Amino acid sequence: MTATATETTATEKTENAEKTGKAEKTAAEKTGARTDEAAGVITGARERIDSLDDRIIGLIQERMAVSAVIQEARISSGGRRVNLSREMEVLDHYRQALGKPGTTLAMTLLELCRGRI
Ligand SMILES: O=C(O)C(=O)C[C@]1(C(=O)O)C=C[C@@H](O)C=C1
Repeated sequence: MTATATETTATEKTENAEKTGKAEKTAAEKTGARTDEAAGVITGARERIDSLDDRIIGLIQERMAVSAVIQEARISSGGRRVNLSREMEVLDHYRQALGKPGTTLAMTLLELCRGRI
């Protein structure tokens, strides 16, 4: 891996650490990779994961808002917050797509959307 203008090289990190007394980790130290090439791949892929996680969190927040609309409509009409038969459908949907851990994920999503029961 070649150092670009924006990157701090391992030598510069050592110099910075000497000046400030604070050690700055190299890419290899941050990623656990044993080569600069692998460290580059990991750093790039981690940026993609961070961006995907931001989108997933945004979608979860959107799901919470839509779920709140449903719950409010049901409660205002005299019904209950929770609808267990619908929850079974949601759990099954996630289990079919992701297997057993999908059920756990769906249970967490439902708790985020309607609180603990
Ligand atoms: O679909 C509904 O009836 C909802 O209230 C939404 C939702 C959900 O977030 O998926 C939330 C609470 C219910 O217990 C079931 C499902």
